[in-house]
Amino acid sequence: MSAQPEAHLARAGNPSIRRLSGRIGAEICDIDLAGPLSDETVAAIRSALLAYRVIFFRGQGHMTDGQQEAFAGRLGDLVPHPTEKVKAGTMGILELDAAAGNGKADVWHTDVTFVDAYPRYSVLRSIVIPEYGGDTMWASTVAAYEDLSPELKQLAESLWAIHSNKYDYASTATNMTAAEKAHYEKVFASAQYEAKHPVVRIHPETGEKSLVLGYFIQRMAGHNHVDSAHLFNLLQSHVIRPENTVRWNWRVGDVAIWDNQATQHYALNDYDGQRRVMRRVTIAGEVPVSVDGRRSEQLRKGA
Ligand SMILES: O=C(O)CCC(=O)C(=O)O
Ligand SMILES: [Fe+2]
Repeated sequence: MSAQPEAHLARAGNPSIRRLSGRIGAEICDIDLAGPLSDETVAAIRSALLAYRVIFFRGQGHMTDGQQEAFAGRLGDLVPHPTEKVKAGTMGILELDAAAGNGKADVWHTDVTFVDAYPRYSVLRSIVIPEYGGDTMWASTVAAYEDLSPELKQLAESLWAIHSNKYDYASTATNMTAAEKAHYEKVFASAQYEAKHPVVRIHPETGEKSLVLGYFIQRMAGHNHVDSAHLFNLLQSHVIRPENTVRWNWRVGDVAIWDNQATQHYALNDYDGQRRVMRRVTIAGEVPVSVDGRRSEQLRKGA
């Protein structure tokens, strides 16, 4: 990892940075994300994001929806979710509320990979946190690629996958309640999106290679469902190796920002139906490019 984030942070008036694990994750202290932020501070946040892939800020409980959007807007253009409703009175906040049936994300995924230019960053703020449980985990898909043997790297680089919001929830590990199924069918998958991505993409900012997998994948292009599942599990198992992950225990008012081009995440559903509410904004991304320069394609868009 480069020494750049520390240099940037020093120029930004020395907010401190605390790494959380060897391959992913850092906490940045002493920044008020709701306040006016200098260009140096924003540059420091960006370089920490590229170096550590997910960064955390405690103590931002005073932040309003508008301030969350204004802060996220410093990182790029906000992009609303293609099917979920924007929270009333906001430009692009998605409220994730387990009780409303849309808060569960207990599968490993990268956000919105069923569109070609899926988001570059996500900014997530905790509003209500259960007394216990409800942590979130992130995994580095760059470290996962780097873990592969030369033969598996070559295999991964040759594969493309079809991602869809109409995933087969009956076959995933998650158990949906009736409310969650209703929300899933009426809202989340109300219009079908399908995108074809290379399994290995080149990171547009760092040039690193990363695996593009996660639970929106329906199948590997050109392979039947059985082979697709084997290929998916083989590569996905490298993403979620414990060494490639970091786990965050939320307090109210925390903010997490992740590089959605280099990570997957998983919200643990172990809080026994207690209330848990989060608010997320996403920032527009670029169409992925494969190792041989081909771009992802949108196969289906909302019909
Ligand atoms: O609720 C969480 O911790 C994460 C939910 C999620 O997948 C997201 O915000 O993209
Ligand atoms: Fe997510």
